[in-house]
Amino acid sequence: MRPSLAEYQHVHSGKVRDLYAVDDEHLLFVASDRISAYDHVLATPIPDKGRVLTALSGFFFEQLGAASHLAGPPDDERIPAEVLGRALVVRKLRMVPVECIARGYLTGSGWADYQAGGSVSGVALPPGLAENARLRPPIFTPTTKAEVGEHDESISFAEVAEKLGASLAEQLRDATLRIFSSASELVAERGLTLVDTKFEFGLDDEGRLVLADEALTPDSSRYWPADSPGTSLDKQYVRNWLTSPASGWSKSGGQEPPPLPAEVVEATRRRYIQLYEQVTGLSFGEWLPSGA
Ligand SMILES: C[C@H](c1ccccc1)n1cc(-c2ncnc(N)c2C#N)cn1
Repeated sequence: MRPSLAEYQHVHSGKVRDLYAVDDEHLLFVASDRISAYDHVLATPIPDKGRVLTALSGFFFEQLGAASHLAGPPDDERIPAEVLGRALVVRKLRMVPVECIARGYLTGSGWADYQAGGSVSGVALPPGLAENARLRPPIFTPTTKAEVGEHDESISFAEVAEKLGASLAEQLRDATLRIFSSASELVAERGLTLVDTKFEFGLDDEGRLVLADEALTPDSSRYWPADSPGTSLDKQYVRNWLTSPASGWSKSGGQEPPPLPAEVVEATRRRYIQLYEQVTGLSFGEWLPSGA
């Protein structure tokens, strides 16, 4: 008999994820169907988004072979029925207070930083690079972990070393770039480009570095179709509608975005499922049913 979610102490809620205490050594990492865009959590959930992102994390935790916080199978008996398929039991770690970002292409905030100063998180880049330019080799561009409502701020490797010590900083950089490169090769074989990703790491009781949080999901990573650089795979429908006259909303208006039309919700749901099936080669229909 599975426990109910109410039996677990709620620990933390992010924009789209929730964390509960299972016992002294384990947490329940729950992915919701909430979606954020333009720094807003939208009023309309995307059915199956939480299940897709959980299935993707589980896939990469298994495929990449890196030490991870995963502490049980997707159908672990400790997972309550109402979140089965969109939750994982994970080991409780001492979380490292740095967002570990790897970039294989110059886009997003990295492009903005480069335009402003010719570097990203203290990594100097050659002049004259265009937006979406490939970065060979990929670069480590860490940020702080901002408080709720704030934005993460770029920090240099030297600042990470000053904050955490040179040894841990080097381990974070090496692990970030190694896992990013492995994942990039894996998805490239499936017609996708892994553009950038954000990893979170923790330390276990023996002081070993362990991959935590979610792994290579579209919430923590950018993916492009290999033949269409710059095309967001998951949120394009949402962003296009929100910035179209049809929504009646303005990014700069200070208003909450309006609810999404059903066709935008369904198209986005299908995009998430398509990404999962393209990355894994598996049918999403085989993934654990939601118990809700
Ligand atoms: C930021 C993130 C978060 C996740 C879900 C919802 C809100 C925030 N978070 C992860 C931990 C964490 N702490 C200890 N051990 C762990 N294995 C993890 C993980 N993952 C604490 N916060």
